[in-house]
Amino acid sequence: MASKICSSCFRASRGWPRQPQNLGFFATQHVYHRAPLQASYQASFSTTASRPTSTSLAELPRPNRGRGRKPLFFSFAAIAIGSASWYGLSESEDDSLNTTRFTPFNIISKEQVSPTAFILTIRCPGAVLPKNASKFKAAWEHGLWSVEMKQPQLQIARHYTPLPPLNAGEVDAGEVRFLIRKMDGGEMSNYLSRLQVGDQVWLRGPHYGFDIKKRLGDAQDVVFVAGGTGIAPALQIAHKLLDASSTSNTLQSGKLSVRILWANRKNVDSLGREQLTGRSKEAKRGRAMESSLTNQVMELQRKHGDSFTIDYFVDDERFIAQSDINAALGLQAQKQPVFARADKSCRWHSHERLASVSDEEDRTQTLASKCTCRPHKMPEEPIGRNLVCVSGPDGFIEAFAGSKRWFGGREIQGPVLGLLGSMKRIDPRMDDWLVLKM
Ligand SMILES: Cc1cc2nc3c(=O)[nH]c(=O)nc-3n(C[C@H](O)[C@H](O)[C@H](O)COP(=O)(O)OP(=O)(O)OC[C@H]3O[C@@H](n4cnc5c(N)ncnc54)[C@H](O)[C@@H]3O)c2cc1C
Repeated sequence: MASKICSSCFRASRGWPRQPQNLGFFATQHVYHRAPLQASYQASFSTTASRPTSTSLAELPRPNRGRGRKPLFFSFAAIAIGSASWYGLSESEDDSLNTTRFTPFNIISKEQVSPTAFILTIRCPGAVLPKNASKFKAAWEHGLWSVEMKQPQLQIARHYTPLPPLNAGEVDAGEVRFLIRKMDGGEMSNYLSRLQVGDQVWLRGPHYGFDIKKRLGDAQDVVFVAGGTGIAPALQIAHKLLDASSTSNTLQSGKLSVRILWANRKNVDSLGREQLTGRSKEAKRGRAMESSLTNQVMELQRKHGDSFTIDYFVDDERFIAQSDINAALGLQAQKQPVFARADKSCRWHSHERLASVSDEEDRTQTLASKCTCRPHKMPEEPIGRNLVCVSGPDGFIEAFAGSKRWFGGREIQGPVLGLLGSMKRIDPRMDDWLVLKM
């Protein structure tokens, strides 16, 4: 197993069996291809079958028009209403952000942060502001979340991950920011890149990700291995654990820490690098612009000091190596596993159970399922797991943690393979770390 993997890690991974039609392209580009996990429009895929590269609106459930004979008027009405909601264009009862239909938001700012990446800030129309603001608050309270955006002409949709708010006022104003990379030939990202301030985007969601606090339990450390725009979920977690923990009680008695290893193909995409680490000789070759994301990263570090760190990696200089991950996990220093052995059936802390869950399930299971790691007579050992999260394009995730799988119509985590998998096989201290693929 190669111990170094670049952010274009497809070169180091074992190819793209799930996307055979894209093989040539994927040798050089990053792209995520995770379809959302909504049973209503999900086909059933085996673990080896290729999966859809996008959410096609054509796959969405059609209104049931019935099979019996109906008066002409009702048929027309049904078709009109059905078509309108099909395209997500109808005046719905609830026009705020929701998981079943797309609702319009206005673009209020567009910030180009590198030659290929930009930050879109969108705001909901005034009439539905209070409802949207409360939905955004709930999503930020959960921590990890994304929304789908649609391309109305092609009727396709893709997931995008909101960047944490810069201040509380942003959430109250119904605003959300997204870091988006324009992919060569990418349908959705090119469409978004052409939109301007004043245009509308159509959103559906929120789609919740893992419940990070539940999975941490008594543990305190989160390490993110992030590729490209995979920085967004890493910042969401930093926001949830560090910003929120200063205002509310946390499960953790000690100090929470979020450490990010951020890989980019080019230095111009390494936002905040120069400001945080000083200008390196290499960095002079393509300096990243100052941006709201740069300021956000600097602010996190200013506020949280050692609890928040980012290490930058640029393909031209060097790739993330096993030694970098060892250092981030503190494996050199730590002698023994510190956490109680997880009960194999515990849905929050068992490595075995994690392989078969989807990230969206955590939301529905939060109340239903309790941690089962502590048998009655066990001494008071800490219970939980530190987290290694791998976020970014499919090939990036595959190289570090193995690919996700499709099973029974759901995208599940699948076994931990890749670089982290090989580390797990040889080092028992890795038992303290749950690997989450995002
Ligand atoms: C949970 C989640 C969160 C995400 N968050 C973000 C985010 O915050 N920011 C962000 O930028 N992205 C994010 N993504 C990725 C995003 O959803 C899209 O995958 C990405 O924007 C590319 O979509 P696209 O429609 O532009 O590209 P696509 O049209 O899907 O194409 C992708 C690439 O593949 C190439 N391609 C397509 N078909 C073929 C073919 N047949 N042969 C060869 N090449 C082909 C295209 O040229 C293109 O470059 C996220 C993904 C997920 C799953």
